[in-house]
Amino acid sequence: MTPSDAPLRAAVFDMDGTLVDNMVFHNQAWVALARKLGLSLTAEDFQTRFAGRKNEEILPELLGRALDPEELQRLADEKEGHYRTLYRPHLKLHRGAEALLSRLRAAGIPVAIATAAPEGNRALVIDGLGLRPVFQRIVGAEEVSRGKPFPDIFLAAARGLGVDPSECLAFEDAILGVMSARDAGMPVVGITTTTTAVQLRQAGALWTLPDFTTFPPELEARLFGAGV
Ligand SMILES: O=P(O)(O)OC[C@H]1O[C@@H](O)[C@H](O)[C@@H](O)[C@@H]1O
Repeated sequence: MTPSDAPLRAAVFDMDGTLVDNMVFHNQAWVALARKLGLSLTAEDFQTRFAGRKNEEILPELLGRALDPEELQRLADEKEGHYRTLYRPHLKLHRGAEALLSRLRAAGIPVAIATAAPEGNRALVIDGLGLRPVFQRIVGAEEVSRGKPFPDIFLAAARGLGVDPSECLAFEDAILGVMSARDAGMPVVGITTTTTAVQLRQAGALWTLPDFTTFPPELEARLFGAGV
């Protein structure tokens, strides 16, 4: 069996922009914070430079200087509070995600989340959608010292599931997130909610899909076996 048709035994999902199509609200909150601080940040700039990274890494780069922990927490809380207010009325799983999660569960395939989101944001999405029991492992920003694009968070998710990373299928929407999963050794599906298929493939995605409603036959076979 060649690596490209080897079975996949687990799935690791990014949260924001992948399980939920919410990056436009993160984007708006970051652009608003930057404006308030007298800095310029375009939505596109945010998407390529910052999306998927930890706030502890985004803020010093945005401000161009080191921040003490108190200032960092205050600015992160301000941005996240604004984001949650913007996104809360729109909370819902991305197209096809509910059916895919059910299929994975029925097939006995363990699933994890690897997200840069702090706990308040995870609670909004994961508890708000009743998903906490669905995932065997949820890895958040605070569990790794190096955020995406480093592979640490996807490696932690694979470890938590007890599955070799090469046997975990990763789903990601952000360029830096795709790089993180790829460098963890996972085959990656790029979800094109926020970034083009071309950019996600350049970052290392093997497949790109707009949502979870359809799968390439190769992925069907590797995840669910022939004839499923
Ligand atoms: O895409 P992920 O890893 O779920 O994380 C998205 C995160 O991206 C960051 O850029 C935001 O500041 C966080 O607030 C957000 O949660």
